[in-house]
Amino acid sequence: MRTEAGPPVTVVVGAGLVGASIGHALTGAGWRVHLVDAVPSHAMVAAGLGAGTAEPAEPSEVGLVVVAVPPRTIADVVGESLQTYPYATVTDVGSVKAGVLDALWERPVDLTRYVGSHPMAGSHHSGPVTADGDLFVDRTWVVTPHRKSAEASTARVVELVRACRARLVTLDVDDHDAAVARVSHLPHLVSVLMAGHLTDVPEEDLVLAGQGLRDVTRIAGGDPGLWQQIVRANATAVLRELRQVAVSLDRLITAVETAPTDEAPADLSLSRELERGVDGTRRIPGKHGSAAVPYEQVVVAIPDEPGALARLFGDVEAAGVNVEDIAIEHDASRQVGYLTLSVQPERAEGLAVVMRDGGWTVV
Ligand SMILES: NC(=O)c1ccc[n+]([C@@H]2O[C@H](COP(=O)([O-])OP(=O)(O)OC[C@H]3O[C@@H](n4cnc5c(N)ncnc54)[C@H](O)[C@@H]3O)[C@@H](O)[C@H]2O)c1
Ligand SMILES: O=C(O)C(=O)C[C@]1(C(=O)O)C=C[C@@H](O)C=C1
Repeated sequence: MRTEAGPPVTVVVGAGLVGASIGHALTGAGWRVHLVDAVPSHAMVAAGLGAGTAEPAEPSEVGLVVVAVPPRTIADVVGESLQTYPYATVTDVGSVKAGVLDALWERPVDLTRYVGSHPMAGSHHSGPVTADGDLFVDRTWVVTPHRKSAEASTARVVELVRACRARLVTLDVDDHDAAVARVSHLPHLVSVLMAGHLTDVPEEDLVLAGQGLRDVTRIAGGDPGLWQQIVRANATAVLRELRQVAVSLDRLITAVETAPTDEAPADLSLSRELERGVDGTRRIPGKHGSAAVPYEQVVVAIPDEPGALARLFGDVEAAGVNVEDIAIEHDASRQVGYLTLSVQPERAEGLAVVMRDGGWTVV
Protein backbone atom coordinates (compact mmCIF):
# COMPACT_ATOMS: atom_id res chain seq x y z
CA MET A 1 0.00 0.00 0.00
CA ARG A 2 1.18 3.52 -0.86
CA THR A 3 2.36 5.33 2.26
CA GLU A 4 5.14 7.77 1.34
CA ALA A 5 4.55 11.53 1.53
CA GLY A 6 5.00 13.88 -1.43
CA PRO A 7 3.46 13.74 -4.88
CA PRO A 8 1.72 10.46 -5.72
CA VAL A 9 3.25 7.98 -8.17
CA THR A 10 1.07 8.68 -11.19
CA VAL A 11 0.00 6.58 -14.16
CA VAL A 12 -1.25 8.40 -17.25
CA VAL A 13 -3.30 6.12 -19.50
CA GLY A 14 -3.41 7.54 -23.04
CA ALA A 15 -0.16 9.30 -23.99
CA GLY A 16 -1.64 11.57 -26.67
CA LEU A 17 -1.85 15.35 -26.73
CA VAL A 18 -3.53 15.77 -23.34
CA GLY A 19 -2.03 12.76 -21.53
CA ALA A 20 1.54 13.50 -22.63
CA SER A 21 1.07 17.21 -21.81
CA ILE A 22 0.02 16.21 -18.29
CA GLY A 23 3.06 13.90 -18.16
CA HIS A 24 5.36 16.79 -19.06
CA ALA A 25 3.74 19.15 -16.55
CA LEU A 26 3.92 16.62 -13.68
CA THR A 27 7.45 15.43 -14.51
CA GLY A 28 8.48 19.10 -14.57
CA ALA A 29 6.94 19.50 -11.09
CA GLY A 30 8.99 16.56 -9.80
CA TRP A 31 6.27 13.84 -9.94
CA ARG A 32 7.02 10.24 -10.98
CA VAL A 33 4.90 9.52 -14.06
CA HIS A 34 4.34 6.18 -15.83
CA LEU A 35 2.85 6.35 -19.33
CA VAL A 36 0.59 3.64 -20.73
CA ASP A 37 -1.03 3.60 -24.17
CA ALA A 38 -2.93 1.08 -26.30
CA VAL A 39 -0.39 2.02 -28.99
CA PRO A 40 2.89 1.35 -27.15
CA SER A 41 4.89 3.62 -29.49
CA HIS A 42 2.81 6.62 -28.26
CA ALA A 43 3.92 5.97 -24.68
CA MET A 44 7.52 5.47 -25.83
CA VAL A 45 7.56 8.67 -27.90
CA ALA A 46 6.04 10.66 -25.01
CA ALA A 47 8.60 9.15 -22.62
CA GLY A 48 11.43 9.90 -25.07
CA LEU A 49 10.32 13.54 -25.10
CA GLY A 50 10.43 13.74 -21.30
CA ALA A 51 6.79 13.15 -20.26
CA GLY A 52 7.61 10.26 -17.90
CA THR A 53 8.66 6.64 -18.23
CA ALA A 54 7.08 3.94 -20.40
CA GLU A 55 8.12 1.30 -17.83
CA PRO A 56 5.13 -0.22 -15.99
CA ALA A 57 4.38 0.97 -12.45
CA GLU A 58 4.07 -1.30 -9.43
CA PRO A 59 0.24 -1.16 -8.95
CA SER A 60 0.36 -1.02 -5.15
CA GLU A 61 2.59 2.10 -5.27
CA VAL A 62 0.31 4.10 -7.54
CA GLY A 63 -1.58 6.98 -5.89
CA LEU A 64 -3.16 8.60 -8.97
CA VAL A 65 -4.29 7.42 -12.40
CA VAL A 66 -5.15 9.98 -15.08
CA VAL A 67 -7.21 8.53 -17.92
CA ALA A 68 -6.66 10.55 -21.12
CA VAL A 69 -8.15 8.28 -23.80
CA PRO A 70 -10.87 9.06 -26.39
CA PRO A 71 -14.36 9.63 -24.90
CA ARG A 72 -15.99 6.33 -25.89
CA THR A 73 -13.37 4.23 -24.04
CA ILE A 74 -13.11 6.35 -20.88
CA ALA A 75 -15.62 4.45 -18.71
CA ASP A 76 -13.98 1.09 -19.52
CA VAL A 77 -10.47 2.37 -18.83
CA VAL A 78 -11.52 4.10 -15.58
CA GLY A 79 -13.26 0.88 -14.45
CA GLU A 80 -10.16 -1.23 -15.27
CA SER A 81 -7.85 1.28 -13.57
CA LEU A 82 -9.90 1.22 -10.35
CA GLN A 83 -9.36 -2.54 -10.31
CA THR A 84 -5.70 -2.61 -11.39
CA TYR A 85 -4.51 0.11 -8.97
CA PRO A 86 -6.24 -0.70 -5.66
CA TYR A 87 -5.04 2.38 -3.69
CA ALA A 88 -5.16 4.97 -6.45
CA THR A 89 -7.52 7.86 -7.05
CA VAL A 90 -8.65 7.68 -10.67
CA THR A 91 -9.61 10.71 -12.71
CA ASP A 92 -10.27 11.20 -16.42
CA VAL A 93 -9.86 14.29 -18.58
CA GLY A 94 -12.73 13.62 -20.99
CA SER A 95 -14.63 16.50 -22.55
CA VAL A 96 -18.08 15.23 -21.43
CA LYS A 97 -18.73 13.96 -17.91
CA ALA A 98 -22.28 12.67 -17.24
CA GLY A 99 -22.21 9.62 -19.55
CA VAL A 100 -18.96 8.32 -18.03
CA LEU A 101 -20.36 8.54 -14.51
CA ASP A 102 -23.67 6.90 -15.57
CA ALA A 103 -21.75 4.00 -17.13
CA LEU A 104 -19.53 3.56 -14.06
CA TRP A 105 -22.48 3.64 -11.69
CA GLU A 106 -23.62 0.30 -13.12
CA ARG A 107 -20.30 -1.46 -12.46
CA PRO A 108 -18.98 -3.25 -9.36
CA VAL A 109 -16.13 -0.77 -8.81
CA ASP A 110 -15.07 1.42 -5.88
CA LEU A 111 -16.48 4.75 -7.01
CA THR A 112 -15.23 6.56 -3.89
CA ARG A 113 -11.85 6.66 -5.65
CA TYR A 114 -13.17 8.13 -8.93
CA VAL A 115 -13.46 11.89 -9.50
CA GLY A 116 -13.90 13.19 -13.06
CA SER A 117 -12.14 16.25 -14.39
CA HIS A 118 -11.68 18.27 -17.58
CA PRO A 119 -8.86 20.68 -18.45
CA MET A 120 -10.20 23.47 -20.66
CA ALA A 121 -7.06 23.54 -22.74
CA GLY A 122 -6.02 21.61 -25.78
CA SER A 123 -5.49 22.16 -29.46
CA HIS A 124 -6.56 21.00 -32.90
CA HIS A 125 -3.55 18.64 -32.96
CA SER A 126 -3.37 15.16 -31.47
CA GLY A 127 -0.70 12.68 -30.43
CA PRO A 128 2.33 12.86 -28.10
CA VAL A 129 4.56 14.87 -30.43
CA THR A 130 2.37 17.98 -30.07
CA ALA A 131 2.22 17.76 -26.25
CA ASP A 132 3.23 20.78 -24.19
CA GLY A 133 3.94 20.89 -20.45
CA ASP A 134 2.68 24.50 -20.26
CA LEU A 135 -0.65 23.70 -21.93
CA PHE A 136 -2.65 24.07 -18.70
CA VAL A 137 -0.93 27.09 -17.15
CA ASP A 138 -3.59 29.63 -16.07
CA ARG A 139 -6.30 27.66 -17.90
CA THR A 140 -9.47 26.44 -16.25
CA TRP A 141 -9.55 22.80 -15.12
CA VAL A 142 -12.97 21.57 -14.01
CA VAL A 143 -13.20 18.93 -11.27
CA THR A 144 -16.53 17.08 -11.02
CA PRO A 145 -16.89 15.12 -7.76
CA HIS A 146 -20.05 13.01 -7.40
CA ARG A 147 -22.01 11.96 -4.32
CA LYS A 148 -19.78 8.91 -3.64
CA SER A 149 -16.39 10.58 -4.21
CA ALA A 150 -14.20 10.46 -1.10
CA GLU A 151 -12.87 13.84 0.03
CA ALA A 152 -9.32 12.48 -0.16
CA SER A 153 -9.89 11.52 -3.81
CA THR A 154 -11.14 15.00 -4.71
CA ALA A 155 -8.14 16.50 -2.86
CA ARG A 156 -5.79 14.33 -4.92
CA VAL A 157 -7.30 15.53 -8.20
CA VAL A 158 -7.07 19.12 -6.97
CA GLU A 159 -3.36 18.41 -6.30
CA LEU A 160 -3.04 17.32 -9.95
CA VAL A 161 -4.72 20.54 -11.17
CA ARG A 162 -2.42 22.67 -9.02
CA ALA A 163 0.71 20.79 -10.16
CA CYS A 164 -0.27 21.53 -13.79
CA ARG A 165 -0.64 25.20 -12.73
CA ALA A 166 -4.26 25.36 -13.88
CA ARG A 167 -7.19 27.24 -12.30
CA LEU A 168 -9.59 25.02 -10.38
CA VAL A 169 -13.36 25.13 -10.94
CA THR A 170 -15.59 22.56 -9.21
CA LEU A 171 -18.89 21.62 -10.85
CA ASP A 172 -21.58 18.99 -10.89
CA VAL A 173 -21.38 16.77 -14.03
CA ASP A 174 -24.62 18.02 -15.60
CA ASP A 175 -23.73 21.68 -15.06
CA HIS A 176 -20.33 20.97 -16.59
CA ASP A 177 -21.85 19.33 -19.68
CA ALA A 178 -24.34 22.17 -20.21
CA ALA A 179 -21.57 24.76 -19.90
CA VAL A 180 -19.14 23.07 -22.30
CA ALA A 181 -21.93 22.66 -24.86
CA ARG A 182 -22.06 26.49 -24.89
CA VAL A 183 -18.40 27.44 -24.64
CA SER A 184 -16.62 24.57 -26.39
CA HIS A 185 -18.82 22.19 -28.40
CA LEU A 186 -21.05 24.78 -30.11
CA PRO A 187 -18.04 26.99 -31.03
CA HIS A 188 -16.39 23.93 -32.53
CA LEU A 189 -19.43 23.13 -34.67
CA VAL A 190 -19.84 26.75 -35.80
CA SER A 191 -16.17 26.77 -36.80
CA VAL A 192 -16.73 23.49 -38.68
CA LEU A 193 -19.71 25.04 -40.49
CA MET A 194 -17.63 28.03 -41.53
CA ALA A 195 -14.62 25.94 -42.62
CA GLY A 196 -16.85 23.42 -44.42
CA HIS A 197 -18.36 26.30 -46.39
CA LEU A 198 -14.88 26.98 -47.79
CA THR A 199 -14.88 23.68 -49.70
CA ASP A 200 -17.13 25.40 -52.29
CA VAL A 201 -15.19 28.66 -52.45
CA PRO A 202 -13.04 29.08 -55.61
CA GLU A 203 -9.28 28.98 -55.05
CA GLU A 204 -8.75 32.48 -56.44
CA ASP A 205 -11.01 33.80 -53.68
CA LEU A 206 -9.17 31.85 -51.00
CA VAL A 207 -5.92 33.64 -51.90
CA LEU A 208 -7.46 36.70 -50.24
CA ALA A 209 -7.90 34.92 -46.90
CA GLY A 210 -6.63 37.02 -43.99
CA GLN A 211 -6.25 36.42 -40.28
CA GLY A 212 -9.99 36.74 -39.69
CA LEU A 213 -10.77 33.57 -41.59
CA ARG A 214 -7.90 31.72 -39.93
CA ASP A 215 -9.16 32.81 -36.49
CA VAL A 216 -12.70 31.49 -36.99
CA THR A 217 -11.65 28.19 -38.59
CA ARG A 218 -8.63 27.03 -36.52
CA ILE A 219 -10.51 24.67 -34.21
CA ALA A 220 -12.39 23.09 -37.15
CA GLY A 221 -9.07 21.37 -37.97
CA GLY A 222 -9.45 19.15 -34.85
CA ASP A 223 -9.63 15.35 -35.18
CA PRO A 224 -13.12 14.51 -36.58
CA GLY A 225 -13.04 11.09 -34.88
CA LEU A 226 -12.53 12.69 -31.45
CA TRP A 227 -15.13 15.40 -32.05
CA GLN A 228 -17.74 12.93 -33.26
CA GLN A 229 -17.40 11.14 -29.92
CA ILE A 230 -17.58 14.41 -27.96
CA VAL A 231 -20.70 15.68 -29.73
CA ARG A 232 -22.41 12.28 -29.51
CA ALA A 233 -21.75 12.11 -25.78
CA ASN A 234 -23.23 15.59 -25.23
CA ALA A 235 -25.86 15.58 -27.99
CA THR A 236 -28.82 16.78 -25.90
CA ALA A 237 -27.09 19.90 -24.62
CA VAL A 238 -25.40 20.60 -27.96
CA LEU A 239 -28.72 20.37 -29.83
CA ARG A 240 -30.26 22.92 -27.46
CA GLU A 241 -27.48 25.39 -28.35
CA LEU A 242 -27.56 24.62 -32.09
CA ARG A 243 -31.32 25.30 -32.23
CA GLN A 244 -30.79 28.69 -30.61
CA VAL A 245 -28.11 29.49 -33.16
CA ALA A 246 -30.54 28.55 -35.96
CA VAL A 247 -32.97 31.17 -34.57
CA SER A 248 -30.14 33.74 -34.36
CA LEU A 249 -29.12 32.96 -37.95
CA ASP A 250 -32.66 33.68 -39.17
CA ARG A 251 -32.59 36.96 -37.26
CA LEU A 252 -29.23 37.85 -38.85
CA ILE A 253 -30.57 37.08 -42.32
CA THR A 254 -33.49 39.47 -41.74
CA ALA A 255 -31.08 42.10 -40.42
CA VAL A 256 -28.87 41.85 -43.52
CA GLU A 257 -31.88 41.77 -45.88
CA THR A 258 -33.24 44.98 -44.43
CA ALA A 259 -29.88 46.70 -43.85
CA PRO A 260 -29.69 48.49 -47.26
CA THR A 261 -33.17 50.02 -46.78
CA ASP A 262 -32.60 50.85 -43.11
CA GLU A 263 -36.19 49.80 -42.53
CA ALA A 264 -35.64 47.09 -39.94
CA PRO A 265 -37.18 47.59 -36.51
CA ALA A 266 -34.45 48.51 -33.99
CA ASP A 267 -34.45 45.03 -32.41
CA LEU A 268 -33.77 43.40 -35.80
CA SER A 269 -31.23 45.87 -37.10
CA LEU A 270 -27.80 44.89 -38.35
CA SER A 271 -26.13 47.31 -35.95
CA ARG A 272 -27.90 45.59 -33.06
CA GLU A 273 -26.58 42.20 -34.25
CA LEU A 274 -23.02 43.54 -34.62
CA GLU A 275 -23.19 45.15 -31.17
CA ARG A 276 -24.32 41.82 -29.71
CA GLY A 277 -21.14 40.29 -31.16
CA VAL A 278 -18.96 42.91 -29.48
CA ASP A 279 -20.82 42.39 -26.19
CA GLY A 280 -20.23 38.63 -26.46
CA THR A 281 -16.48 38.97 -26.98
CA ARG A 282 -16.31 41.24 -23.92
CA ARG A 283 -17.87 38.52 -21.78
CA ILE A 284 -15.05 36.04 -22.39
CA PRO A 285 -12.80 36.08 -19.32
CA GLY A 286 -9.38 37.58 -19.99
CA LYS A 287 -5.90 36.41 -19.15
CA HIS A 288 -5.42 34.55 -15.86
CA GLY A 289 -9.18 34.08 -15.58
CA SER A 290 -9.78 37.71 -14.66
CA ALA A 291 -12.71 39.65 -16.04
CA ALA A 292 -12.35 40.55 -19.71
CA VAL A 293 -10.50 43.81 -20.29
CA PRO A 294 -11.43 45.81 -23.39
CA TYR A 295 -7.86 46.41 -24.63
CA GLU A 296 -7.16 48.92 -27.34
CA GLN A 297 -5.20 47.92 -30.43
CA VAL A 298 -2.27 49.77 -31.94
CA VAL A 299 -1.53 48.41 -35.43
CA VAL A 300 1.98 48.98 -36.77
CA ALA A 301 3.17 48.17 -40.31
CA ILE A 302 6.36 46.08 -40.34
CA PRO A 303 8.51 45.93 -43.46
CA ASP A 304 9.31 42.37 -44.53
CA GLU A 305 13.05 42.65 -43.82
CA PRO A 306 15.46 40.96 -41.40
CA GLY A 307 15.52 42.43 -37.91
CA ALA A 308 12.41 44.63 -38.34
CA LEU A 309 10.39 42.76 -35.72
CA ALA A 310 13.23 42.84 -33.19
CA ARG A 311 13.68 46.60 -33.72
CA LEU A 312 9.95 47.14 -33.31
CA PHE A 313 9.78 45.21 -30.04
CA GLY A 314 12.84 47.15 -28.84
CA ASP A 315 10.97 50.44 -29.45
CA VAL A 316 7.83 49.12 -27.71
CA GLU A 317 9.92 48.13 -24.70
CA ALA A 318 11.61 51.52 -24.66
CA ALA A 319 8.13 53.11 -24.59
CA GLY A 320 7.56 51.29 -21.28
CA VAL A 321 4.15 49.97 -22.32
CA ASN A 322 3.00 46.51 -21.21
CA VAL A 323 1.73 44.58 -24.26
CA GLU A 324 -1.21 42.34 -23.28
CA ASP A 325 -1.45 40.45 -26.57
CA ILE A 326 -0.04 40.51 -30.08
CA ALA A 327 -1.12 39.28 -33.52
CA ILE A 328 0.77 39.37 -36.80
CA GLU A 329 -0.86 39.44 -40.20
CA HIS A 330 0.96 39.29 -43.52
CA ASP A 331 -0.13 41.09 -46.63
CA ALA A 332 0.48 38.40 -49.27
CA SER A 333 0.53 40.90 -52.15
CA ARG A 334 2.97 43.43 -50.59
CA GLN A 335 6.25 42.96 -48.73
CA VAL A 336 4.73 44.12 -45.48
CA GLY A 337 3.10 42.74 -42.35
CA TYR A 338 0.94 44.27 -39.64
CA LEU A 339 1.59 43.82 -35.95
CA THR A 340 -1.42 44.39 -33.71
CA LEU A 341 -0.40 45.33 -30.17
CA SER A 342 -3.18 45.08 -27.56
CA VAL A 343 -2.58 47.47 -24.67
CA GLN A 344 -4.50 49.07 -21.80
CA PRO A 345 -6.76 51.75 -23.36
CA GLU A 346 -5.03 54.61 -21.48
CA ARG A 347 -1.62 53.59 -22.92
CA ALA A 348 -2.68 53.27 -26.58
CA GLU A 349 -2.36 56.88 -27.67
CA GLY A 350 1.03 57.34 -26.01
CA LEU A 351 2.35 54.17 -27.63
CA ALA A 352 1.11 55.28 -31.07
CA VAL A 353 2.91 58.64 -30.65
CA VAL A 354 6.19 56.99 -29.58
CA MET A 355 6.02 54.55 -32.48
CA ARG A 356 5.35 57.30 -35.02
CA ASP A 357 8.22 59.34 -33.55
CA GLY A 358 10.40 56.25 -33.99
CA GLY A 359 9.62 56.25 -37.71
CA TRP A 360 7.03 53.45 -37.74
CA THR A 361 3.79 53.61 -39.71
CA VAL A 362 0.88 53.32 -37.29
CA VAL A 363 -2.21 52.23 -39.18
N1 LIG B 1 -7.77 17.66 -27.66
C1 LIG B 1 -8.20 18.57 -26.80
O1 LIG B 1 -8.18 19.76 -27.08
C2 LIG B 1 -8.74 18.09 -25.47
C3 LIG B 1 -8.78 18.99 -24.41
C4 LIG B 1 -9.26 18.55 -23.17
C5 LIG B 1 -9.67 17.23 -23.01
N2 LIG B 1 -9.63 16.37 -24.07
C6 LIG B 1 -10.01 14.97 -23.86
O2 LIG B 1 -8.81 14.24 -23.64
C7 LIG B 1 -8.92 12.92 -24.13
C8 LIG B 1 -7.74 12.63 -25.03
O3 LIG B 1 -7.72 13.51 -26.11
P1 LIG B 1 -6.37 13.84 -26.92
O4 LIG B 1 -6.64 15.08 -27.67
O5 LIG B 1 -5.20 13.73 -26.03
O6 LIG B 1 -6.36 12.61 -27.96
P2 LIG B 1 -5.10 11.92 -28.65
O7 LIG B 1 -5.64 11.19 -29.82
O8 LIG B 1 -3.99 12.88 -28.85
O9 LIG B 1 -4.64 10.85 -27.55
C9 LIG B 1 -5.41 9.76 -27.13
C10 LIG B 1 -4.45 8.60 -26.80
O10 LIG B 1 -5.19 7.56 -26.18
C11 LIG B 1 -4.71 6.31 -26.68
N3 LIG B 1 -5.73 5.29 -26.43
C12 LIG B 1 -6.89 5.10 -27.10
N4 LIG B 1 -7.60 4.12 -26.52
C13 LIG B 1 -6.86 3.67 -25.46
C14 LIG B 1 -7.06 2.66 -24.49
N5 LIG B 1 -8.16 1.92 -24.46
N6 LIG B 1 -6.07 2.48 -23.57
C15 LIG B 1 -4.94 3.23 -23.58
N7 LIG B 1 -4.71 4.18 -24.51
C16 LIG B 1 -5.66 4.41 -25.42
C17 LIG B 1 -4.40 6.61 -28.12
O11 LIG B 1 -3.52 5.64 -28.69
C18 LIG B 1 -3.78 8.00 -28.04
O12 LIG B 1 -2.39 7.94 -27.85
C19 LIG B 1 -10.28 12.84 -24.83
O13 LIG B 1 -11.19 12.17 -24.00
C20 LIG B 1 -10.69 14.29 -25.03
O14 LIG B 1 -12.10 14.43 -24.96
C21 LIG B 1 -9.14 16.76 -25.29
O1 LIG C 1 -7.95 25.23 -28.13
C1 LIG C 1 -8.49 24.33 -28.75
O2 LIG C 1 -8.07 23.96 -29.82
C2 LIG C 1 -9.63 23.62 -28.16
O3 LIG C 1 -10.55 23.36 -28.88
C3 LIG C 1 -9.60 23.23 -26.74
C4 LIG C 1 -10.93 22.84 -26.10
C5 LIG C 1 -11.82 24.09 -26.01
O4 LIG C 1 -12.93 24.09 -26.53
O5 LIG C 1 -11.38 25.03 -25.40
C6 LIG C 1 -11.58 21.74 -26.84
C7 LIG C 1 -12.09 20.65 -26.28
C8 LIG C 1 -11.68 20.21 -24.95
O6 LIG C 1 -12.61 19.43 -24.33
C9 LIG C 1 -11.17 21.30 -24.15
C10 LIG C 1 -10.63 22.40 -24.72
